[in-house]
Amino acid sequence: MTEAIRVVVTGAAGQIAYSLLYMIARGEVFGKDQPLILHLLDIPPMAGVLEGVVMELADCALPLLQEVIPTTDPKVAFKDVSAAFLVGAMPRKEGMERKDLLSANVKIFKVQGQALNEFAKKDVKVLVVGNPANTNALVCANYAPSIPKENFSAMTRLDQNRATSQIAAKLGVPIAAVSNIIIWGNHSSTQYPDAGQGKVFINDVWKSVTEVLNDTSFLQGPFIDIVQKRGAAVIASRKMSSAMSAAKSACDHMHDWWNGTAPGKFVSMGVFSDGSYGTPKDVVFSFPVEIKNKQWKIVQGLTIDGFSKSKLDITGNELREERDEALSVLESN
Ligand SMILES: NC(=O)C1=CN([C@@H]2O[C@H](COP(=O)(O)OP(=O)(O)OC[C@H]3O[C@@H](n4cnc5c(N)ncnc54)[C@H](O)[C@@H]3O)[C@@H](O)[C@H]2O)C=CC1
Ligand SMILES: O=C(O)CCC(=O)C(=O)O
Repeated sequence: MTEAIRVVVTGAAGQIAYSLLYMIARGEVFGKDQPLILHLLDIPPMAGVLEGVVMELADCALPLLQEVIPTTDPKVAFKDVSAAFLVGAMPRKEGMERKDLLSANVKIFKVQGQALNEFAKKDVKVLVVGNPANTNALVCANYAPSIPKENFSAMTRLDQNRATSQIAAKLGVPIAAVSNIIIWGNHSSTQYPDAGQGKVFINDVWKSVTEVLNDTSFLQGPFIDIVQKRGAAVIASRKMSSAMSAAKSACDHMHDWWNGTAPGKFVSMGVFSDGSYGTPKDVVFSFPVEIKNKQWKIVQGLTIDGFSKSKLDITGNELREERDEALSVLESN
């Protein structure tokens, strides 16, 4: 039988984890024949809630789940893990921007970076979900120098899924008929959702979304606006931030990282920028990537027109500012 892998979920007593743990334990990320040992990290005041989550996981009677280890100690949580879902952080409330969480949340990612560095497997794949996700991923990687920077990523897959869903609805086609919609930059209201490389499967042929839709004013206006503000719209309506859709997207992200992308298909991930497309280096920037053998590669050679360039600059500048603010918070602590 295949040996079990250890997977940690932080913020395990929270609302995203409540959906995420079930999806992971059912085999939707690492495969239906991959046994799992789940490590559940939360903070001491949530230890009681965590016990309830452990009881429910047991009551699901999931065949792949060999063991569940609830803990409030990062040393235990990160020991020998092959994959890490870093969800645990303070969520924003109505009226806040995600970067308003920076000073509270970057400190968490410093501690977790240090723990990953010391205790995790060196090929661990780390997905940061907690906001501000891009800058938290940067901080986490910086405090884990023994793990390659390529192993740290931030989640913009929820934005990609939102954008894909908007395009499918506008075209009146099923979700699976839309591919290669890109999210550039920060998981924030400056992100640039771009359908310019998008493809739609119509009458047995893949065609260009922009040609089939033929509606530049929608693609450069309401489409971008809706996706950028979708998180805030969910908060305004639910009075809590997106959880089920965030959990599904975290699974999609890690699934594709683990299993690879189909030829010609790309997905968006926040990864360390190498300066591609004129973006700032040394920030975690969302790019279109292709994945093979668990390694992502930024898709090169895409056409960036003046409109797109100005959007990339805006979100890149915000990431630079966040990085500098995060560093000053960490230096003053
Ligand atoms: N990147 C993305 O697309 C998305 C990111 N998010 C972010 O995910 C994060 C979690 O969201 P929810 O689950 O809704 O929040 P939640 O408040 O329901 O759960 C967060 C959990 O994290 C725990 N936590 C806090 N500090 C911790 C630490 N140092 N170590 C371990 N656990 C810790 C809390 O006790 C709580 O149980 C938030 O920052 C939210 O903004 C949410 C949706 C989408
Ligand atoms: O918007 C937030 O701050 C929390 C949830 C989130 O990041 C999102 O829904 O995109």
